[in-house]
Amino acid sequence: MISTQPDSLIEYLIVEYRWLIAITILMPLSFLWKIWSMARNYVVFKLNTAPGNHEKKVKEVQKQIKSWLAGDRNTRLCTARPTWQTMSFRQGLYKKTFTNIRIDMVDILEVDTKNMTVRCEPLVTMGLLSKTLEPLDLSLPVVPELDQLTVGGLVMGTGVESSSHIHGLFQHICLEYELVLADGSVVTCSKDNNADLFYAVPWSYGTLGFLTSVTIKVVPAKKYIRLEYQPYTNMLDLSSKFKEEALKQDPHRYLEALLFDKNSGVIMTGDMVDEIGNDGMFNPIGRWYSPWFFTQVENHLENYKLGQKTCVVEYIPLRDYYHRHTRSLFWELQDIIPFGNNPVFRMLFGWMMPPEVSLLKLTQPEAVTKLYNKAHVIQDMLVPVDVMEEAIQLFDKEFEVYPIWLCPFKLFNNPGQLKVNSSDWQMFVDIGVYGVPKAEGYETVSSTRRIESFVTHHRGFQMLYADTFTTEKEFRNMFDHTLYDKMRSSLPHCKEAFPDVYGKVNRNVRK
Ligand SMILES: NC(=O)C1=CN([C@@H]2O[C@H](COP(=O)(O)OP(=O)(O)OC[C@H]3O[C@@H](n4cnc5c(N)ncnc54)[C@H](OP(=O)(O)O)[C@@H]3O)[C@@H](O)[C@H]2O)C=CC1
Ligand SMILES: CC(C)=CCC[C@@H](C)[C@H]1CC[C@H]2C3=C(CC[C@]12C)[C@@]1(C)CC[C@H](O)C[C@@H]1CC3
Repeated sequence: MISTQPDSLIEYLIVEYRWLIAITILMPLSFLWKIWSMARNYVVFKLNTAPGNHEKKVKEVQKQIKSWLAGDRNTRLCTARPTWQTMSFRQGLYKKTFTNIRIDMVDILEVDTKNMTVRCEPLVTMGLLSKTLEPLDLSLPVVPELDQLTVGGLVMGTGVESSSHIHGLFQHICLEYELVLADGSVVTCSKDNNADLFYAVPWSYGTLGFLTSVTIKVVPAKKYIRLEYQPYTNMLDLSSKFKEEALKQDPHRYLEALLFDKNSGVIMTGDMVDEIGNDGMFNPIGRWYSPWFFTQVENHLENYKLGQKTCVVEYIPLRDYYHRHTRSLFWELQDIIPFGNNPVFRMLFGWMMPPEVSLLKLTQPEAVTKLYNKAHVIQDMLVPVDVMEEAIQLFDKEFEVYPIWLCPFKLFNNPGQLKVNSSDWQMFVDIGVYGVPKAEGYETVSSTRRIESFVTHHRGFQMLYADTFTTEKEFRNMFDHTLYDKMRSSLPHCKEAFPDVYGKVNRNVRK
């Protein structure tokens, strides 16, 4: 096993007692931040000033770009959102040297119940959207779980969730983008208008232009999710059931699995319902006193191992389900606040949980960064579902981190950076690994590089909010750059204004 021991007593204290800062400072601050943003949104909402202000805000973005155009242009451009505020794991060093373009656009502009769309500015979060759409009995078809994820980040990066085996990635539910390009012009694009740009924007990480609004599909929603937990203690059975559920003609609306070791895990299938049936219990998993979701899932597995019921049904309020991994940041919070799931702690302080990711990033001590570099994995690898078992075995050998998140998704054969082996769509699975590796011989760079090479070999992809250790050549091999390069060459001033994606996501430009 690798050594996770800090190098000095000070480092040891900083790492071991990070929870002290987290509960005395970060949690109260996070709570105040939530209150402030709720109040701010409420006022904007009641005054309904947002749609009227949008054009003014777009003009403000254009003005900043035009002033860069008029200058000596010896710096490139990126958004001014401070890196500590983002959900991307690392801090982008380029923010310090590039010209920062302020895009203070946090509003939902329009909910169009006739055309079933919502138009949003890029800083609208998943938490705000699910909350705004709920009273209208609407929802996004794909709601990436962490409620601080933004529309802009999910479009320019990517988003995946347990309904993605039906609807695809976040980009697949987007109908139109409005962008300000490097020449200061405003364009809109959709599959029928500026289609090349429309398909090149996802995964472009802000290197084609600045996003100022997005029109997204909405679907009817019901009050609860009826969730079935099906535990397995044999990987072959689990993976064949998982594939069967993902690929069947009329699948459950939600599907994900958590693995707790290389042989066992729980498959969860869900559907929307309006009423609580009598085949299961009501479980409001989002309440402050409720145990962390992944621990509840693990309990179902433990009970199964003890010979209890094979399949358990629960009824979960819609938003509690959507944001089920938020309160524990998947399972990352257990490393920061080890007693965070203790019933007494939950009862007394659970309402302040979780501390904001942004504040955790802002206050992350150097000793913690060192430890994360040496002995922590945060990776999502997207591979065709047929190689899922093989991938899990390799992840176990290289990382041995559990739980593992399995989330299937349909990858449509659209133009762009992601290519599939089929004329229509191909089923993929996101294998999410977050935690401390226990594998013999783990070494961050070489172990991750072996996984990256497996992923590329099987024509899969790596999510880029985390670390990539690929070389530029390997990166260009993983992602098809044909359309993207064509767009960068044809859009005026684009290459001058923005680096290419690799220039923004490689390890050397991120700390
Ligand atoms: N379930 C899921 O799918 C999850 C997804 N994620 C990942 O987290 C990231 C999203 O985090 P979030 O904090 O929302 O986004 P970030 O602020 O991290 O932005 C991600 C990228 O998008 C670019 N970007 C964001 N807004 C704009 C805009 N208006 N115009 C141009 N470029 C823009 C940023 O450019 P710049 O560098 O110039 O600021 C950056 O390169 C994504 O990469 C996503 O894949 C993370 C957890 C879960
Ligand atoms: C479901 C998908 C596709 C991804 C989930 C990713 C999350 C587990 C990570 C996204 C941002 C990450 C950060 C941390 C933990 C893992 C994530 C939540 C930290 C809180 C870990 C502790 C550090 O000090 C700060 C990190 C900020 C980002």
